[in-house]
Amino acid sequence: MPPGDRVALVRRPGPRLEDGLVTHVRRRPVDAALAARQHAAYRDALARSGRRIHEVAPDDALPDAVFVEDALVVCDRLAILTRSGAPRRRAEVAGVERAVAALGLETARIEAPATLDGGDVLQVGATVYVGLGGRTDGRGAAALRALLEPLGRTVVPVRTHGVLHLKSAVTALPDGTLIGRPDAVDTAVLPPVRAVAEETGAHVLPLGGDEVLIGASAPRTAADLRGLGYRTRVVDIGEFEKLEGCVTCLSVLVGA
Ligand SMILES: CN(C)C(=N)NCCC[C@H](N)C(=O)O
Repeated sequence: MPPGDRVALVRRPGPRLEDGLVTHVRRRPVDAALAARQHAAYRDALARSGRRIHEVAPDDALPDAVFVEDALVVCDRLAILTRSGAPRRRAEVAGVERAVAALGLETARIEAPATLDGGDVLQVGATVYVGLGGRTDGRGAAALRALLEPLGRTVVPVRTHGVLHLKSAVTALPDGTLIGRPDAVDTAVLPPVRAVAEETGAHVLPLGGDEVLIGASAPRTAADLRGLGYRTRVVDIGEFEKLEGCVTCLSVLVGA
């Protein structure tokens, strides 16, 4: 990957998407054709924000593979292949590993018995918050710390309650302000969390500069963010939200 290259790693959804895992929401039917169109619009939004789209080869046997963020954490030029707390999702890593190799990143992996999902890893400047909940355990957080401290990062474990991942509850604005649902995380170890108007408003993906990507299901939060001076790029990812996905889960951004 040449210096200055800004990449978005994505993985297209397959026909079995509706078999994706649900933990904290009621299962609802998923329209695979609509999901494919929504994913195309999501890729287009990332491309328009100046990212080169790098695709992991899809795998139709893995319904949750589209949530590519959970299989990979990238910090500087280090790509960490995760070991999901959901055993069924562990096979996703093989395809992601091939895609990462093509980018020429250095790789490391979370080894058994530790578990860690990328959705639990929130990087804010030199601080890396790691959610401890249903998918990521203390060993996973410790393994991440061992890999990231040499890169100058401070890893802070955060207990989560009643949510799938840390980033289901809290994400960060471009200036590092945390936004989301303070009720779902151990706020004692976090800086203040700005509460959002809608549950899905907890999820923003900074795209560079003052621009953030946000789901169409959070119009009031998007308006609040515009009031704060941010530019919002809005995408409808409703079919993925039915499976507890959000704007962060569908990509991994590599490069500044
Ligand atoms: C921040 N979030 C929420 C994520 N990174 N991942 C969502 C994964 C959803 C999938 N159905 C599952 O249950 O694993």
